[in-house]
Amino acid sequence: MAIIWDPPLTEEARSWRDIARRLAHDQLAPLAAEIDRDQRYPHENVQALHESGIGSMFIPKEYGGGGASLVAFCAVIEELARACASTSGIVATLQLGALPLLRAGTCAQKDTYIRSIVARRESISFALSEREAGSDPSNMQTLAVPENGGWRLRGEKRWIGGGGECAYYVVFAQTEPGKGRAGIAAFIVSANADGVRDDAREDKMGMRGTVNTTVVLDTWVPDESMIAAPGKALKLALEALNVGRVVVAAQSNGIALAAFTAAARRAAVRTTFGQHLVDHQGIGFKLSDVATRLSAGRMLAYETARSFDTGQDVALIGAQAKLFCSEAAHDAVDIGVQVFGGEGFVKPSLVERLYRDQRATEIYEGTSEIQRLVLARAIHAEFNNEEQA
Ligand SMILES: CC(C)(COP(=O)(O)OP(=O)(O)OC[C@H]1O[C@@H](n2cnc3c(N)ncnc32)[C@H](O)[C@@H]1OP(=O)(O)O)[C@@H](O)C(=O)NCCC(=O)NCCSC(=O)CCS(=O)O
Repeated sequence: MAIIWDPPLTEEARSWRDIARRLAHDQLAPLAAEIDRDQRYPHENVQALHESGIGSMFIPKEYGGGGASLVAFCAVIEELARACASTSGIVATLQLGALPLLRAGTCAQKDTYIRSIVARRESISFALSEREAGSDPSNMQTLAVPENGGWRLRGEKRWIGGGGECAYYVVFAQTEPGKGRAGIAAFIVSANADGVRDDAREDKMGMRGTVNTTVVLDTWVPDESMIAAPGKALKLALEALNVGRVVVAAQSNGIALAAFTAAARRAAVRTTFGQHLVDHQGIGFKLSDVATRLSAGRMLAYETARSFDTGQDVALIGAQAKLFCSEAAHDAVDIGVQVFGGEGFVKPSLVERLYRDQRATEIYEGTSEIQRLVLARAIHAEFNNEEQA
């Protein structure tokens, strides 16, 4: 019996996880340190992801994808994150960008864009955040103004995952300044269109194999590019993020598994003061806490994914999964560095990289504070309604 709980997977999820495990071992792990050091987008990994089917596993089979369940997707993300968190982030970005179109696109839009990204191994990036509208997207300043039977999109989107490497953006924009979420619409925009430019790539502390850019827009799109009408798009973005947050929970678990495994291996063989590190209570008890939270986090993430696959709303349980797993991963990487001591503090070191990569999981796709805000509002609504009933 292993110390960390292992999810019982269906045949479908197990076969996807096996593909990811092989890819992680053969391709991702050997390159991970170099990609991080050079802050390089790993095109060879992306190619391997597409060749293995993982690059489009979340796209329904009717559009040429793998038709995978969210459980299978999470199993893959976890496996990839253990070897190279950045590459797991690239796969998560591929999925997040396609979700609004899959959920709300017309048949014609899906036929055009979803089929194209599968056939040409392209991707769509999710362009929601702005400098002053990350946690509070209803405050976005990018405008969509009617022009010549279409829309002129003007503004700047910030920290866009996959920016400069994608074929399309799903751009969320305000059609009526001052109207807040009631005016926000969503459009699909070609990355090569006139007036679409990706600015400087961010220089990041972690997840350095992923790209995040500012996307500068002053471009015209036809009416048929609208994915969600004014008033419908913020909800659509949040629905996509509900799925994204479960994926980040799985990614956090993958990072935590890598840190825990490395630390436990070292603590079980390294001796100080005549004892293995793990037999010193200060270390053994900490590793026990990490193992316990890791088992709990995996149960939470897999059960949330299973709930989604069976058609349940995962807005709240997904927020809990992201919050719990990302913060549990924070502790796991912290203890990982501590167990390795000086060797964990200098480069190149696996735990040093994990320590930096992990931090993003508490920030992107909704910070821990946003998850707590979502949960606090839900507690208020549920128990205030009970009071009034
Ligand atoms: C803070 C928020 C949860 C909510 O903000 P608001 O107070 O502005 O809006 P609400 O009135 O609560 O909700 C508006 C509307 O949406 C519906 N809603 C709310 N939450 C959800 C949900 N989780 N799922 C589905 N629908 C939801 C709500 O019922 C309302 O509907 P009606 O209009 O009444 O019909 C929200 O602003 C929030 O989550 N903020 C965080 C945003 C975020 O995660 N940003 C990260 C950016 S994306 C990213 O990081 C990707 C980077 S990448 O790699 O490219």
